This record gives sequence, C-alpha cells and structure tokens, in this order.
Amino acid sequence: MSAVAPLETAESISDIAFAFMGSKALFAALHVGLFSALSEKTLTAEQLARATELEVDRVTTLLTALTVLGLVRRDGSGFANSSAAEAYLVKGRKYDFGDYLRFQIDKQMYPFLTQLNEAITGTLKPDQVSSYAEWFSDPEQARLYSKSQHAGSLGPGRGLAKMVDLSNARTLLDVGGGTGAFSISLCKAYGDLKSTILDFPNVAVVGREFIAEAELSERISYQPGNALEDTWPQKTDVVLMSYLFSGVPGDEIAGLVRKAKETLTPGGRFVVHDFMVDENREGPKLAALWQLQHTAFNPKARSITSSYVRDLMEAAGFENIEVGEMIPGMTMLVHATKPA
Ligand SMILES: Nc1ncnc2c1ncn2[C@@H]1O[C@H](CSCC[C@H]([NH3+])C(=O)O)[C@@H](O)[C@H]1O
Repeated sequence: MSAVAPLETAESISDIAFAFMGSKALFAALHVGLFSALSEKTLTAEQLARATELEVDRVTTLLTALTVLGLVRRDGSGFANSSAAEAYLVKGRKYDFGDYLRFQIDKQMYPFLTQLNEAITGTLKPDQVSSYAEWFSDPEQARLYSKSQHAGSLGPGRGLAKMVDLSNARTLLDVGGGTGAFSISLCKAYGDLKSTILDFPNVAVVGREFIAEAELSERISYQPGNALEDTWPQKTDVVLMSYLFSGVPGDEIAGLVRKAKETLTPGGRFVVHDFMVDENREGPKLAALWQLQHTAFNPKARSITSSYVRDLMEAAGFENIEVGEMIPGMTMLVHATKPA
C-alpha cells in the first residue's frame, strides 16, 4: 500500500477540515429521500421541493452542495443523480447502502466524534459513552447499531467461509458475534456447524430475530454476557472474533488470544477479523480512520496491525498463522491453528 503524499497547500488542509459539511449534506439528503426522489429522472429544485415536501430555498441549497460534491449533477435546468448515487443511494437498489450511512454513520458514529477531543485527552465525562458495554446498555442503541452491522457483515461472512476451510469443524464460538451475521453465513456454508454467540444481552435480543429469520435457531444460540468477564463455553473447534479487538481496551487483547487458545479443541482454528493498519502506519486510510472512530467511544482502544495479532498468536502457542486482506483497504484476517 503506497503512502499518501504529504500535503503542501492550505486548500488541501481546508478539504479535510470542512469534509464534515459534505458528510452531513449526504446524510441530510438521505434522510429526506432525495436520491430516491431523483431516481431515473431529472427534476428542478421546485419539483423536488414538492416531491420531498420541503421548502424550495433549502432544497436549492442542499442540491447545490450535493452538486459541488458530485453526488448529483446538473441536467439542463434540473438536477439528476450521479451514477454512484443512482446505484448505491436509491432505496431498493441491490447495492444501496443509504440506510447504513444514515443510521449507523450519521446517527451513531458521527455524534461519537463530537467526544473525540475528550477521548484523546482522556477526559471523557461520566455521562459520555466509553465502552460498548455502556453504549449497548441502551436497548435502542444496541438495536440501531446491530441492525446495520448485520447487513454489513453478511457479505464478509460469506467471504470468510471461502477463505478459511471449516469443513472439519462442528462447533464455533463467535465472541462479540453481534447479531450473528458471521455465524449465519458460516452455518449456511458448513452444514455440520453449530455456533454459540457471546455478546451483550441487548444485542442477543436483536440477533435472535435475525437467526430465526434465517431458520437457524436450532444451530445458533446465545450466551448473553460480557466476553471480558464471563466464562466461555469450552472445547470449541473454531473461535471467531470479528471487530472485537477494535472494541475492547487494547490491554485486553492478549488475554482474549490466550483465552481463545484455552477454549479451542486441539487442531482448532482461531480467526480474527478487524481493522488493522499497515506496519509502516501509512495506510490503509479507512482502517486508520475507523480505528480513530473506535477510540472516540472506546478510549483505551489500540491501533493494531496484523503483525501485532500474529505475534500474540505465536506467543500464545498457535501455529500455521495466515494473514490476508478481507474487506479491501479496510480489514484484515489473521487465522491460526491450535497444535493438535
Ligand atoms: N466485552 C464484550 N463482550 C461481548 N461482546 C462485546 C464486547 N465488546 C464488544 N462486544 C461486541 O462486539 C461487537 C462488535 S460489532 C461486530 C459484530 C460481528 N462480530 C460482526 O463482525 O459483524 C458488538 O456486537 C459488541 O456488542
């Protein structure tokens, strides 16, 4: 991964400093259904104002911002979607991720960044969220987050099923498994596999709904609780931790690796999936920014690399350690075997 060229101009700093305005223009447009209203047609600001029941000056200002960002384009005297907006931001399109952006990113991640200054200086106040446990003690927050996370993880789950051969495994422990997107994808790919998901009680409530919908309630169950405090089910053939390391205090990670080793059956596989930056700390950009995002609500989070995870696995006595990219430019997969 090649490094970004260091910036040389004031404008390039401004681009970063004011980027949040563009993020908000995108989210506001999604909330009023603007891209869906513009789907496959060209509308003037007045027509769009009528379609979205908004005031015309405000629609004009929003459309102008979206046009300079390239999300929409001028078409004669009207406005039309860019091809990206048409493909990814219109309701019902196959690859639409508008709901993920307007719920998880705008309603949860964006507000968390308003406490980043305190998180960085270690001065979060008691009423500010400083862990997943605290955040998900609110059932509505747990539901809102988990639903979009689920949609985002089904695809990577299918990818994982192809990258790691689990055909000999019968039991999976999915630590911080959320609503079970990975467990569901893996159980669908491997007919003999059963999974136990360890996650907070308010997440389990939502997950059971998804698992019932996938008709896998017989094979996927929950042990609701806190992975850092509770006793884990023993003798499992696979332990999976997807996005768990980024969500716990950095000094807990080594203990999680050791606990995985104790829990696994001999020959069992330990699989870790998470945001990991390159060894030289020059990228990938989204991995680095997502790690920073996690620090905003988990101030003891650690910015990890795949070598860091590999070294911990080696120290814990794992072998056949393999490292690969999972979501390009964003996440890595590190997996290893407990000696037979
Ligand atoms: N201490 C903890 N104990 C149990 N679950 C946790 C803990 N800390 C974070 N989590 C969960 O870790 C998950 C991170 S989101 C990732 C969910 C899922 N593994 C996936 O890849 O899609 C959330 O569901 C959190 O509730």
